[in-house]
Amino acid sequence: MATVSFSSPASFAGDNSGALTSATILRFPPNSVHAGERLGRRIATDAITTPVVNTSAYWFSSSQELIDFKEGRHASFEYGRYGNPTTEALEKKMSALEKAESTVFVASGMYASVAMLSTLVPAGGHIVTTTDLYRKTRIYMETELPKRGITMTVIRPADMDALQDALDNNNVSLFFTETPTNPFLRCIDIELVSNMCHNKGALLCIDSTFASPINQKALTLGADIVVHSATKYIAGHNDVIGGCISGRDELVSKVRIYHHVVGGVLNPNASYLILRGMKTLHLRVQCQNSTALRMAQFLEEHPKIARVYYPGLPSHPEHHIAKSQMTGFGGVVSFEVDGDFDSTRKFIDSVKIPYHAPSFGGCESIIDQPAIMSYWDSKEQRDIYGIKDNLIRFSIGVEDFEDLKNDIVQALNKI
Ligand SMILES: O=C(O)CSc1nc(-c2cccc(Cl)c2)no1
Ligand SMILES: Cc1ncc(COP(=O)(O)O)c(C=O)c1O
Repeated sequence: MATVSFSSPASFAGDNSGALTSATILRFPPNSVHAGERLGRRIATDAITTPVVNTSAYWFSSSQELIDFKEGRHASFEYGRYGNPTTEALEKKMSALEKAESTVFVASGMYASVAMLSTLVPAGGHIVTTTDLYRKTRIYMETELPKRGITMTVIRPADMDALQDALDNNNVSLFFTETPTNPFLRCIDIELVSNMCHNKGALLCIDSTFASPINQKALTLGADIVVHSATKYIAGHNDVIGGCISGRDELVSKVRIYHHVVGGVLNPNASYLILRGMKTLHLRVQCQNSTALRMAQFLEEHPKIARVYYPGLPSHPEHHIAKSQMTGFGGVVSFEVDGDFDSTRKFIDSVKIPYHAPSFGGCESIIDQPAIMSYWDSKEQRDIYGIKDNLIRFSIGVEDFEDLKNDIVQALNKI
């Protein structure tokens, strides 16, 4: 067996460092750089939790092992941008939840949508999307896709005739929509639109962030790809940003190849936070479903509330669709105060429990006025997309319903 003289930092102080076999080096390197750590290979622990593997690269014991890795005979990772054991555990968990063949986890929900669009829509392609959409997603589509010659038809969420017309008159590569949508919580019939798209050779991608994988399994309803902002319900603690793309391996592997080059990598520490959050996802979402439905029902009866948008209410335009494809209606309730811009601001400034902040889906309730939070820079965009001055988005956390209701009542009494 090869022997190697191994000088450790200590030897520069005149200690004897002696010759050691490579086996000895692998087991007991005599210095601060390697001592105790060359056991890292397939380190097996009895820890209940998945370890955070903080590494940028993976090593190989020989060139043959590297060749075996390259040719798929030896399982490992090679480089941090191409994969990580902590993140792989997270991807397997999400695949199980979404009943997907494959999932790739990435740095944010926006990057997930961008990676999906960049991979699955060819240059010169045509996509369909909806009027109600997270604003940054729309901005990306409007500003970046044209640079690749990609054109777009925008339809109202319930306008299936417009979708069919777009499919009949364009070579549509992809229909991309949220369901429920941000911020009006409109619901798209996933099974129906998947059949419409597939009849014309188009893919269907659902951004299922507002549903979470607990309330809705878009792939089982016919979607080809589902994306999530893991920042929201999935991680669920307002402490990490992440995103994921799930679907059949034929498609996700294309996104993964793009991702390995472009590098919107999810840090393994973030992967751990999301893994940890997902362990209570079903408990948190069930609680949020229940509290949000009660809150929506309460708000709908309140004299100072003009309108409530919540898929769980019979008054919602797609309540029948939501009931058919969701097992719960989520924790976000959007509503319009019966007042103007300033009275809506005063209401927001009077609540005590919800944070006045962006984001949603976490343990802490969050409330915002999209006219300010998301659309402050453009009155024109507000008018185009119906973002009224008195619209509120209320992301209900896991607090007690009565506490939240009493807080909303006292704030409404202030206007
Ligand atoms: O990223 C932005 O431009 C705004 S951040 C943003 N917050 C929400 C949002 C959605 C539902 C409920 C709540 Cl309280 C907030 N949607 O986008
Ligand atoms: C429906 C939807 N998709 C995607 C995103 C973007 O996710 P992220 O903030 O993790 O990039 C958001 C952000 O609010 C969202 O509401």
